[in-house]
Amino acid sequence: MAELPEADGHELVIRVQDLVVGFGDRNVIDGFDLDVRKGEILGVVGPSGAGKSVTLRAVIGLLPKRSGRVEVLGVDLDKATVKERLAVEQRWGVLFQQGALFSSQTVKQNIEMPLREHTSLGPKLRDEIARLKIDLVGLKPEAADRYPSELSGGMIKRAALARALALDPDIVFLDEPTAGLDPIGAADFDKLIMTLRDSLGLTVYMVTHDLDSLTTACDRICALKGGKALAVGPMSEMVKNDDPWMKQYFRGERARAAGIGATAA
Ligand SMILES: Nc1ncnc2c1ncn2[C@@H]1O[C@H](COP(=O)(O)OP(=O)(O)OP(=O)(O)O)[C@@H](O)[C@H]1O
Repeated sequence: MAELPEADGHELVIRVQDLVVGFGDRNVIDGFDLDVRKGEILGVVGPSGAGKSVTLRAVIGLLPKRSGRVEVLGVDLDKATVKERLAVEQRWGVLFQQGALFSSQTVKQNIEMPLREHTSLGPKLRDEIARLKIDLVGLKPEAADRYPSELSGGMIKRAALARALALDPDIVFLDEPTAGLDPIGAADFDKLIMTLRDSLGLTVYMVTHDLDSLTTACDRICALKGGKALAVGPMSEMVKNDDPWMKQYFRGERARAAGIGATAA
């Protein structure tokens, strides 16, 4: 695999430069730059409709970009051959909003799907790997044979995470993983993400609105506004930013309730 680029003494697993993504006559993302460091949990935050999901989708190639450069694991995705691109795609896992499990398949079948698609593993090994992933994300063994409709919201997120981890990825992309979970479920999910990062050495790119996740789980935060990365850094820098949205978000009532505003002084 390609050598990782470096910046500020950190290896970079994702490098986005001057990204432009639009629909019709409007560019939603316009000149977005972001470096994601190996092994970090990076939270992407911003006003509703700012383009957080659009950016995530453009980075993983589900949405076409109008211009710019996206490099993942040292590979420029525009210049890569089909084979190189496939190899990189197999090294990331994605958890979409709502989990996006196939409703007609059990949890185990959902987790086995990427293994069926991308490997030549036989049924016995696929079964073993799926059960390992179920355990890894903290689901009980019985969950394997349940259908998504039989799971709670928190279990769906965990099952979807297990599927995202099926191919032992280096990077996971999470789109609002704690949305719809109660605060305890959300805190448990954050802990799970941190544990997985620590034990598996994952790099995590997480779109979130959740101030608790940003505080407890994220090493750095990227605030996306006006189609650009307005600020990228740790929470201690976010709370000092004087952009009106940043002030309201990081120093407002909800931030104070989450114990964040106190660090702004
Ligand atoms: N396929 C599409 N066609 C046209 N417009 C789109 C499409 N997908 C997204 N958009 C528009 O792009 C903008 C950004 O959407 P996006 O879902 O990325 O926002 P977001 O920052 O993730 O918002 P939220 O926090 O509310 O989830 C929105 O105005 C949305 O309507």
